[in-house]
Order: sequence, then C-alpha cells, then structure tokens
Amino acid sequence: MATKRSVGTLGEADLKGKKVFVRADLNVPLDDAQKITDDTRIRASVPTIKFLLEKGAKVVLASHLGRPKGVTPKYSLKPLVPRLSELLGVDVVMANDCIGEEVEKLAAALPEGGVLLLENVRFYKEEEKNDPEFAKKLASVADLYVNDAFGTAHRAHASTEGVTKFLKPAVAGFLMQKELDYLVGAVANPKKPFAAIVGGSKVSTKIGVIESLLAKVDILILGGGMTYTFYKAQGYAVGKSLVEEDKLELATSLIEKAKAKGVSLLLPTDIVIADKFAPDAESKIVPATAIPDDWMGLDVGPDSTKTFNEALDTTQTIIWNGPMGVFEFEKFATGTDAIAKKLAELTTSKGVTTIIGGGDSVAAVEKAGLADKMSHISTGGGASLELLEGKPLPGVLALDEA
Ligand SMILES: Nc1ncnc2c1ncn2[C@@H]1O[C@H](COP(=O)(O)OP(=O)(O)O)[C@@H](O)[C@H]1O
Ligand SMILES: O=C(OP(=O)(O)O)[C@H](O)COP(=O)(O)O
Repeated sequence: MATKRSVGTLGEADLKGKKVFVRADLNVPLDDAQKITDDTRIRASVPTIKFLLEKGAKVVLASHLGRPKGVTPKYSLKPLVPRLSELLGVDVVMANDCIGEEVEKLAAALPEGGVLLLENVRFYKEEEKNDPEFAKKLASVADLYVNDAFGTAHRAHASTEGVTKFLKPAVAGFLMQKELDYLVGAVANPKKPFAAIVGGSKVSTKIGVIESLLAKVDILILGGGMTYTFYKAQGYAVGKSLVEEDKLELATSLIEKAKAKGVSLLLPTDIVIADKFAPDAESKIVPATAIPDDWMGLDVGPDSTKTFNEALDTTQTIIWNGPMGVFEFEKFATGTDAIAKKLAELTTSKGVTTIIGGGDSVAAVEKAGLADKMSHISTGGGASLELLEGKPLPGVLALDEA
C-alpha cells in the first residue's frame, strides 16, 4: 500500500531562519459563540510547531475550518489565536487572508521563533480544486513545507497536495508520522474479530468507504446520520431525518454485499426522535420503522445500544468514526456516550484495541472524560477510514520519500 512508504520527517532539514509552511488540521468544533468546544486538534499540532520554533524557524501556519462556501466569518480561524498562543507560548500573529500582499508582508516581518496563522484556506474555492496557481501563491511566502494535517491527508487540496510542487523539502510533521505509524500497523494486521462503527453526518463522504470496509471487518455498526439513508433504502419512513437521496441505491447494494460477505451489518432498531433540531426539542423513542412525518432521528435508542454492546463484546479490534447522535445536545448524547463507555471498558478490562477517529467523535470521547482509556485517539476520521480501506492518502503521497 502506497501510504505505507516512509516519508521524510523533520530534523533532516536546516531550519534556522527558514520560513516553514506548516499545514495543520485545526478544524476544531466551535459553539454558537465561537468558543472552542474541543481543542484536541490544536494540542496535537503543537509538538511540530514548537520543534520548529525552537530550531529558530519562522512558522507560517495554515488550516481549513469547516466547509465554507466562500468567505464566511463563522468559519474564521481567528477564535483559535488565544488558545494557540497559550499552548505555543508565543503571540501568534493572525492574517486576514491566506494569500496576498498582507500575508507577504506579515511573513517577511516574522522573527525567528514567530508564528503567522493564515486565514481559512477554504475561503478560496481554489483550495479544494487543488488549483496550481493558488498553491503557488500559498507556497510563495515560505522556504519549505511540513504537512502535519493527518485529518486532511485524504484530501488532494492545494494546501495539502498542490503546494508540495512548489516547496522542497516537503516533509511530514510529528503528528502525521505518529498517526501513520500507529494506524498503518493496527489496520494492516488487526486482531480479529474486527468491528467498525460509522456514524456522524458526513454521509456522502463516508458511505463510499463502507464497501471497502466490508472486505476488512467482521462487524459493521452504522449509527448517527448514516442510519436514515439505509432506512429509506429499505422502504422505511424517515420523516425529516438526514438522508442522502442519491445514495439510496448504494445503501441497498451495501446491505446485500454485507450479507454475501458474511459481515454482520447492524443498524439501529430503535431511535430517539425530535420534533426540531434543537437542544430543547421534544423527544421520544420509537422503533426504527415508525418515525413520524415532521420528526427526525437524532440518536440511537436503548435497544440498539444493547445490541451494539453485545456485538462489540465479541471483538478484538474496533475502529469508531462518527457519533451515534447529535451528542452536542445533551438529550441526544446517550447513544454516543454509551459507545464511548463500552469502548473504554473493552480497552481497559479486555485489552481490545480501540481506535477513535474524527474531530467530533474525539470531542465526544473527550467530553465523556474517556480519551485516555482508548488505545489510540486519531485526529482524522475520514482519513483513518481511508487508510483502513487501503487507499493511498494524497497528502502523504505528495511528501518527499525518506
Ligand atoms: N442523526 C443525526 N442527524 C444529524 N446529525 C447527526 C446525527 N448524528 C450525528 N450527527 C452529527 O454528526 C456530526 C459529526 O459528524 P462527522 O463530522 O461525520 O464526524 P467526525 O467529525 O467524528 O468525523 C456531529 O456534529 C453530530 O451532531
Ligand atoms: O474534520 C475532518 O474530517 P473528519 O470529520 O472525517 O475527521 C477534517 O478536518 C477534514 O475535513 P473535511 O471532511 O471537510 O475535508
């Protein structure tokens, strides 16, 4: 698998006085008041940046946040500056853009040991299009490139892939290296039985991964927003629940493939429904087949949790990506908390290998105070699933070979 190749790492380059373009994944969850609700991804990016600063480098730091369409204040990286500054022990300078004259000036004025945080690279559509001109502009303010954004390594974007054509050396940061070391090992040769739990809201991204997962896992548990596309494909009424209409055929074929391959595919059998998408929504538990019109499924019910737990009791390796419900609302956090507790218990008492990936899944585990009970907390959900699929990660392939 191409992703297994060794990539160049830090320490091999002469860093003093050099401007280093660091692509991190600082895509952290923010609440309505723009307050960071989980800083795992920021903390995980600190060792690489600190190392560079201690070597006398000047760090130009780039990331995306969310999935903005154009410049959207809600997705600005500005709210991250105080926490970043605190963790790094330097006053991080924030640019209003990620390319252009102001960025050039601020980068040129950076002292050794200074950090310039660029504004959200996804404010430009050219980022996700991997536009070479845009990549060239990003690269123009630095001398070399470090990719520490494991969570975005499955995206061939300008700041993760295109930029490496213009900056050499292009090496992996410590977080990227740590994630690859752990996940490639755990995933290439998992202890069996092997279960994957997939939930969350990025249905169209993750449903495609399921087909390949069926070739690897013994048990596949689906929950969260993934559920309703499968329900609808089976002819159930799903009310106002999250559904990807153009994935219904795929969902049907996945159910059939799971059967043919002898994979135990578990969908929730009961659901916590809500009359609106809000923390104070009215809620009730209904069978999967009985979601009324105008209601939406926001969590898995207690019977489902019981079935999932029994299945997980038989496993040796579990990879979990995507919450079981809208855990940000207390009323709909029960199914997610139950999975977090079960995985912590299996890790500590039975030595099961548990890998949690994804910004929100990790946030849920942190919120439950169980992060240190898991075998590995990964900063990438989609990225760890694609690695598990055996797909090469473009952000890794673009780096220099060791
Ligand atoms: N039934 C559901 N309907 C809508 N959103 C959901 C549902 N279940 C979970 N979610 C949402 O999914 C989001 C996380 O999805 P995703 O980004 O795919 O996970 P991760 O960040 O762990 O990879 C959370 O914000 C959660 O509120
Ligand atoms: O949060 C992320 O992915 P994840 O939710 O799969 O962990 C990464 O920052 C990538 O974001 P994207 O899925 O919008 O490209």
